[in-house]
Order: sequence, then structure tokens, then C-alpha cells
Amino acid sequence: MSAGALATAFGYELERARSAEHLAAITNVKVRAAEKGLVPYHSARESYARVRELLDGSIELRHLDFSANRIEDAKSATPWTLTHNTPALDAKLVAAAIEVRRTGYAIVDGLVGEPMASAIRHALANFVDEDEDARTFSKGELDQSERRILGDATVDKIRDDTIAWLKGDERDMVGAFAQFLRVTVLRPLFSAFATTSHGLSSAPPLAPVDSYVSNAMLSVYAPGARGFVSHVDNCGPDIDPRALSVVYYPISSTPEEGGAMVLFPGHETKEVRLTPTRDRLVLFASARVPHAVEPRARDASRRIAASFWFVGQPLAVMAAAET
Ligand SMILES: O=C(O)CCC(=O)C(=O)O
Ligand SMILES: [Fe+2]
Repeated sequence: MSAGALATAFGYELERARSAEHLAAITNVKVRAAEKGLVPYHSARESYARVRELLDGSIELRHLDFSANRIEDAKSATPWTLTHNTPALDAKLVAAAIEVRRTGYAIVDGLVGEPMASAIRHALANFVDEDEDARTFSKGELDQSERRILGDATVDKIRDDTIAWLKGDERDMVGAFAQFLRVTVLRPLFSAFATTSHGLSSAPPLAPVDSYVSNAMLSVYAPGARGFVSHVDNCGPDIDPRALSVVYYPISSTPEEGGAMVLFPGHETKEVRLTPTRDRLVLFASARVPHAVEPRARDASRRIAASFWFVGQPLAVMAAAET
């Protein structure tokens, strides 16, 4: 049974609980299942919080301690702790949202910090080792719709990665990492973009956490890969709801290894070259910032990145409005 189906089954049971004891018991089993990676952590956390409020101390629930301080090494980092919002993480993301509003893009270094970053790097690298040749990975494709290519339009429209879509129920830390991108990263961004929004519409620019059905994309560029031609992620407001692109890099590269992502936040006037850097998150307005991946050197290691797209209204950017 998939994690999603199991979470639905728990929801069904919780709705029909006949007594407070029953409610507590189901909640405890659901939390246990989440700790084992069987149901999405965020779903278990939400029901835990709601049930605890309902019971109001009348029955003790399983004791939970999300304290990030207790994670001392990569081994003690669990999927459950990865998907926990901390004030430090939220502060970095709120600052990034303000920066995206100002310039169109933002860079967050040391996103989750050690040892969590190690745990993610190991999990993603193992996943790629085991599954890169399997059916989960396929060749990345350019969108069918016309992309706004910068520079010489006669240059080959290249995209040379292999990709896997992460659903959130993959074993180990991989599924939790997808949930982390989709839910934990969105929570502070959602409020930050809603409060920094000065548009005419009163609707928050990003869709809320529970509206995401799309998945995180894991992409791998092999040594010698030719990169990804400059493009804009959002192919047009009528057909593409993507508002904010986020890319996480689990592994660092040297500049000589190639594979930098180049952002063009001012289109032809500004170029930002970003070498993949461990535990770095790059965020940019999907409809406004063209970007490319440069070719990877033949003697380089493979390049791994994970992308997620938050949907919503096209984000207004102060700097872009001036150009
Ligand atoms: O991997 C990266 O750095 C960016 C990838 C990208 O632009 C995309 O997949 O749309
Ligand atoms: Fe892109």
C-alpha cells in the first residue's frame, strides 16, 4: 500500500473513532507508522496536533520530541526530523522570499545544516546508484511548448540529464526529502509571499501546502553531459501554473567540473553563475528568470540536483519591473 493510501486509511479511521481512547490509539499508531516512513510525516504531524488539541490533556498521546538539537550525527537524522519546521529554517526561507521579491532570485546556503545535509546526500546518492538504470529514471525532455531561449536560437536546444520523479513515499530518507521540499519549505514561503504581496489581488500568490499533488524532480547529469539550454520554467501563464522554482544541491562541485547553473535575472543584463554547492537551495520566479545548466566536464563526478515548483500566481518582482 502506498504512503498516500495508508494516510487516507488512517484519516478514515480517525473520522470514525468512537471514543477519546480510540482516537488516541489510532493517532499513536499513525505516528508510529510515520516514524517508520509508512505514511507521510506531515500528514501524521497534522493529525497529531489536531487530536492533541481535541483531547486537551484528557489522554496522553505518544511523546514526541522534534527537537532538532538532538540530531547529533547523520544516523540519528530521521525522515520525521527532516520534515520538521524549525525557527532557523523558517527564518532563512522568509529572508529568501523577500529577496526573490526584490531581485527575482535568492540563494540559501546551509539550508538544513549538518548532519541533516549528510543524511540527504547519502540517501539521494544511494537512490541514484540503485535506480539510475532502472525504470524510475528517464531522459529529461524539453517542454513541447516553445521556450524562451536566450542568445542564438540556432544553437541546439539541449537538455542532457536523466530524471526521476519523487512521490514522497520512497524508502529511506528520499521520500521524506520530497515531502520536505513540497511541504516544509513551502510553509514559511507561503506566509512570507502572502505578506510581501502588494498586488491588487487579495489571494496569496502561492497555493497553500495541501494543494500540491505534483512531485519533486531528481535530476542527474553524467560526466560529459551537455547541460540544459537557457529556458524559463513557466511556459506561459495560461498553460503553466508554476510560480516559484526551487532547486536543492546535495553535493558540491568545483568550478572546473562544470555544471554551473547560470541565472539571467535581468535577462541579457545580469548573469549569476552558481556552482553546485552542498546544502544550497536556489529559488527564483519561474516566469521571470531564464536559466541554464552548463556542460559537465568529462572527468567530473555526476551532478545531482532536486527541483520543485510551487504553483500560484506569477510572482511580481521589483527589479524585473524596472527592466
Ligand atoms: O539542475 C539545475 O540546476 C536546474 C535545472 C532546471 O533548470 C530545470 O530542470 O528546469
Ligand atoms: Fe529550469
